[in-house]
Order: sequence, then structure tokens, then C-alpha cells
Amino acid sequence: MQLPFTKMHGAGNDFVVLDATTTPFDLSPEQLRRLGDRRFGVGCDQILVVERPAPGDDVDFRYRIFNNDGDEVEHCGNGARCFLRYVTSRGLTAQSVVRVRTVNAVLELALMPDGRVRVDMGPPRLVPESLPFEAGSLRPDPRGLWPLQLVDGVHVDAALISMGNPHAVLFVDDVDSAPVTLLGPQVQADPRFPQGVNVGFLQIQTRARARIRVYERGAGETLACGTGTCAAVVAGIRAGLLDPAVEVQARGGDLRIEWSGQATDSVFLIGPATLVFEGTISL
Ligand SMILES: N[C@H](CCC[C@H](N)C(=O)O)C(=O)O
Repeated sequence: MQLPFTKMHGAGNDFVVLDATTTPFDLSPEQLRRLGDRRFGVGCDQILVVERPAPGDDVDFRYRIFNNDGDEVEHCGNGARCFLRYVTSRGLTAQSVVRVRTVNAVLELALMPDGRVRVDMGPPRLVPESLPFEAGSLRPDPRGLWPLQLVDGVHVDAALISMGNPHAVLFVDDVDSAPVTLLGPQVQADPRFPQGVNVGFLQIQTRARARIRVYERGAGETLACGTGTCAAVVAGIRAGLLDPAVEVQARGGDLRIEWSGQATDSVFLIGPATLVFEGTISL
């Protein structure tokens, strides 16, 4: 099969985008893993699929996300920005604001005058069951952090937040020296995350500036993670360490997160979305 695709990235988090608005999407997990393979395929962190909405569904598109391990997931914030850039640049919509349905949310995506994209990510989910996390008798400490005893006797204190997908957030003094590729898999190995977890490492510089690295579920460390950055800023605001608008430096670029601090209010993710190249792959 000859499959046309578009390669994109949002702050270095890279994607293969597939247009399934006219032909139904039917790739197997193995074909998705091939697409995502940086040696034997195109290579990306996630595959994004653009679909028309189901009949009668009051949204403009359906937005599906697959990690490069082939598993379908609930959300991808950097991908949402690229989704809007894609559908507007290819004439699939004439709107500058579109609403898209993911597996568990409706997101509103808006082109900004400066060329960035603003995503209404919906409100954070702040109860551990929403990740899911099986807390059992464990309770958070007074800071709202969960004391996790991991394999190999390693202990971490993490904020547990869902943005529709699961996140564990650790506060660190310096992201560059944080043991991301060691601790990330160790947190992910915790059986109390039955559907896995994305592991974020947040360095707070001022009340309005931070740095982040994320070891993602199903993709490993990426150069940026939109939902992970949202979850981390929510954790920082809830801890009283951040203001409602924060500029966050990820390894692949800069993101802006806005959240009032009210649990029912949406988190907003603002950042770039870049088209890199078009291609065709034989699958
Ligand atoms: N690895 C994530 C999906 C991609 C999220 C990330 N790339 C973003 O920009 O939000 C998960 O399994 O939940």
C-alpha cells in the first residue's frame, strides 16, 4: 500500500499526520509501529489521524492519536496544534477555530494572529482515579504530592494529574541533570498505573517561567509534550509556586500555559505548529 503522509512537529514533538477524511483509517498496530520507526519507516513520536465527524456529531473533525508503539491514546496537545495547521493549510476547513472530538473530550483549536495555535485543553482532572491510579491506602502529602515507593527502593513524590491522559509530575531543581531516562521508566513500571503514565520533570525558575522534560508513555522522552506541560503547570499552580500564565521551555521549543487555578476551568496551551514535508510510504 502507498500511504501519503505529512510530517509535522509542535516544539520538536514530531508527528506523522494521515488524512482519513475520504478513505477510512485501517492501519494495524504493526503498520503504525513501522510508520513511527526512525530507521525502517518515517519516524515520529505520534501518528495523528484526521477524520470527518460521525454523522450528527456537532464537531468539525474527529482527532485520533497513536503513540509510536502503536497504541491509541486519549490526547496529544502538541498534536492538536499541528492538527489545526494541517486542516487549515490543506483546505479541509475555512474556519480559523475548529472543534475536534478525541476519544474522551472535545477540544477547541484556534489560529492566533502571530501564527501560533491556542488549544482549549478542557479542565484538568485532579482525582487519581481519573488517570487511573490505584491509590489503595496511599494518601497525598500536605503539598498534594503522592509518595511513590518504586522498584529498586527508589522513592519519588509526584503530583498526579489527568489531561484526558495520565501524568505524574516531579519537581526538580535542574531538568538538565534530572535522571529522566532512569526515573521515567521506573515510575511507569509502577503497577498502580494500570494504563501507564507520562512522567514530567518540572524546574520552576520564577512564578512565570519554567523548564520541562517529559518521559512519555508509549514514546519515551520527547522534545516537548503538550499535555505533560499542561499537567506540570497545573501542579505548580496548585502548589502555589506558579502564576496563572507560564512560559515553559521544553527541549524542542517554548510553550505557554494558562490556567485560572479553578478546577472546572480549562487549561489553555499556546505554541507553534510546523509543517516539515509531505511524503508517501510503502506499507
Ligand atoms: N504519550 C502520550 C500521548 C502524546 C502526548 C504528547 N505528545 C502531547 O503533546 O500531549 C500518552 O500516551 O498519553
